[in-house]
Amino acid sequence: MPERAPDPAVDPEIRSERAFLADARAALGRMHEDVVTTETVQDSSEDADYTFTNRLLASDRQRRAEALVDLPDVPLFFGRLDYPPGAVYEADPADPPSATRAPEADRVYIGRRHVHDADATPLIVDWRARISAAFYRAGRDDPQGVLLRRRYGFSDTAELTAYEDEPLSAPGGPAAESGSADTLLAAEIERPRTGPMRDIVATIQPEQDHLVRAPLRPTLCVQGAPGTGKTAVGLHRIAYLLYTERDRLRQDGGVAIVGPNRSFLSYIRNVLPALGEVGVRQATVEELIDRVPVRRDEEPHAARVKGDARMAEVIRRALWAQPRPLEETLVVERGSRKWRLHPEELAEVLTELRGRGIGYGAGPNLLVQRIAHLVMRQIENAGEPCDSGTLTELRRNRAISAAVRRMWPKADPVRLLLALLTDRDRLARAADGVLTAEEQEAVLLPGRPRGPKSAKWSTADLALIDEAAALIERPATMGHIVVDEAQDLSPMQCRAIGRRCTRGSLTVLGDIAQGTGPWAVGDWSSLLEHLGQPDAHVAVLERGFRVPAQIIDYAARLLPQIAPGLGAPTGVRRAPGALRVTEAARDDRLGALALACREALKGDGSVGLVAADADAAAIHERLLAEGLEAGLLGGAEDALEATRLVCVPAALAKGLEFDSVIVAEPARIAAAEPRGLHRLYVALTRAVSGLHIVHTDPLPQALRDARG
Ligand SMILES: Nc1ncnc2c1ncn2[C@@H]1O[C@H](COP(=O)(O)OP(=O)(O)OP(=O)(O)O)[C@@H](O)[C@H]1O
Repeated sequence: MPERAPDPAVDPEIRSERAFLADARAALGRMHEDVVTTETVQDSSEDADYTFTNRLLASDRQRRAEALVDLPDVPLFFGRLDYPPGAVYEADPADPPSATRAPEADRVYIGRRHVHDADATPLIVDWRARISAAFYRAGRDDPQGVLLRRRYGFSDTAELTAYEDEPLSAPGGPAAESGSADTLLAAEIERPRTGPMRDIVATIQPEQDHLVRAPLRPTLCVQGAPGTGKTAVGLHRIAYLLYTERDRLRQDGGVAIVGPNRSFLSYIRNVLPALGEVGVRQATVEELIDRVPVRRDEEPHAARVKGDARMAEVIRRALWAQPRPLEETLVVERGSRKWRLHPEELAEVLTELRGRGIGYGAGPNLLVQRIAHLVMRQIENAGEPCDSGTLTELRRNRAISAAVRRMWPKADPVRLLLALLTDRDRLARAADGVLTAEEQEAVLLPGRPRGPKSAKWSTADLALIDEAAALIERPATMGHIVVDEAQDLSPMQCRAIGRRCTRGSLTVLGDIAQGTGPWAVGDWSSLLEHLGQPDAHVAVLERGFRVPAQIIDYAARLLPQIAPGLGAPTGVRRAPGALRVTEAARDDRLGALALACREALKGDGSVGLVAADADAAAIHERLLAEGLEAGLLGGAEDALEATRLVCVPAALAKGLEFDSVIVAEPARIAAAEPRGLHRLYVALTRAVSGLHIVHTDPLPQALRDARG
């Protein structure tokens, strides 16, 4: 295979590529300088338009300047496509051959951002540009006009050290022997992990590229086995969409990625900035909809009911039970005269407004308007002069305002939920025929909170409050939201996310087999309905990049039990000795775990010890007592970076990965919750190089008699 690892100091090809890299770095430096020194529009008149324009220009300039910063440890380009001469650049006899326009081929260098020289001639093309797609998709069966694909190897300090050529078609002759991208891909995947997730821009695979570059609409849902690159696809897709649709997305409210918890968001936080995208909101679903602080874990049965979409109807009824007609006649005094509106007339207005599908919050204004009109008509019918001032005056009339306050009480979402979840009678009225008596009892708030501040709200309550808030006033929407680990969202959370995307679209990422929440589903259709995206395109990723085949095959033994409809995932690589199972003596479980950690630490990269939530803290203590430097996930935000060894409560393992993983006592993880086997499946699929299972209790049936 035409891979080369020559002595970089002497290989002329490497010397010339290094020289080109140096030129490109210098050109990027000039581009950065140009942006930084560009003046914004100046105007001394303090005209608001100018100030606004200036602010916009300044923030745009800052964003562009940030995107053009040359990060010393990030290679400027990672690949090259060679086309026949003249296929890309117009032949110009006056223009001498250059690195990009060599006599034998037009060369397109592909990198994380676009770089051009002083004449605006492109030196490096952004990986998101249309022409770059061939770098990820072209193959010998479909060369897309490409003669040769070159991939580069770099040292940790971004020094170009190697290249690998893959001839796709030979001009005028049979295709040359194909090389393979597998070596660089494997090297990239197996590079020891330290710290947060990295971008995969140099090695995006064809099936991933099709999803990254899928159009903004329709909504895309990616079902993928562990380690197939769903998170990576979602992040690169954001960068791609911002490249192709930046203005539209900005006008529509921007872009966000929603992840399952803070540890996960901390893990992925560097990927988008490394791709030059710094303005993307990264939030948990709770952060997206928080109106009150969460101070309580919900009891599982209550969480189940509160997450159910039926709660939307209960809340709708509770809110819309508030507008009531007056029982007495409304008397409006104007000068010496009195005008009367009878209860039936007022009731009619109320019914008409309720039937119009307006937001609750718009009601009072519209009601004032209607009542003022009715009174004005009476005045006109009595032959008194009226003009536009009359209507304005009536709209401010105290009697009318007081009547409207009683007919259409102001609603506050938090107070509404507090009243609904603390008052059995009120709840019974709103939930009649929707929730059983037992379910109604389950959703009541604990204690006797006196006000919204003293109530102990849970995560599940947040989605209910958000539902009420949205009935009162529609929330601000966003241009695009990427939702990761979506299989765990409750229907009520889905509704909360979906209503923030009514004009935009979503990218929904997840794995049915990793569903651990009480609402986990067997397929994506109902979840997509709750997100308001029933017509989403569902794509499947099956090739696992993270987990060696031995480990994924082992974990997949759980699939017939936990996700019978799903096909078994495949691992793209095997790693000898990747799987170990140790049965420890009952009185030495913690000692055996400490020993497993010491052994794992002899290798490179990160080590994660995943244990049942209830056991993680005690194991962490023991590791510290044994003199091991270990962090505990869930406390400090930088726990994943502070130490090589981290204890991970199983509930926080989702989406993470470590070079070596030790899973403590699988049976306890499985027994800890109703969907414990799904949780165990997550824990078993976090390893890049090695998985060591340490147990004293018998393993779950499907995992018995297995050795790596
Ligand atoms: N094309 C690729 N090139 C290099 N690395 C890749 C590629 N695709 C995925 N990876 C790596 O594989 C690992 C798993 O990717 P990722 O976390 O995106 O998978 P996932 O499908 O979201 O997994 P999970 O379901 O377990 O959360 C990451 O380290 C990622 O960088």
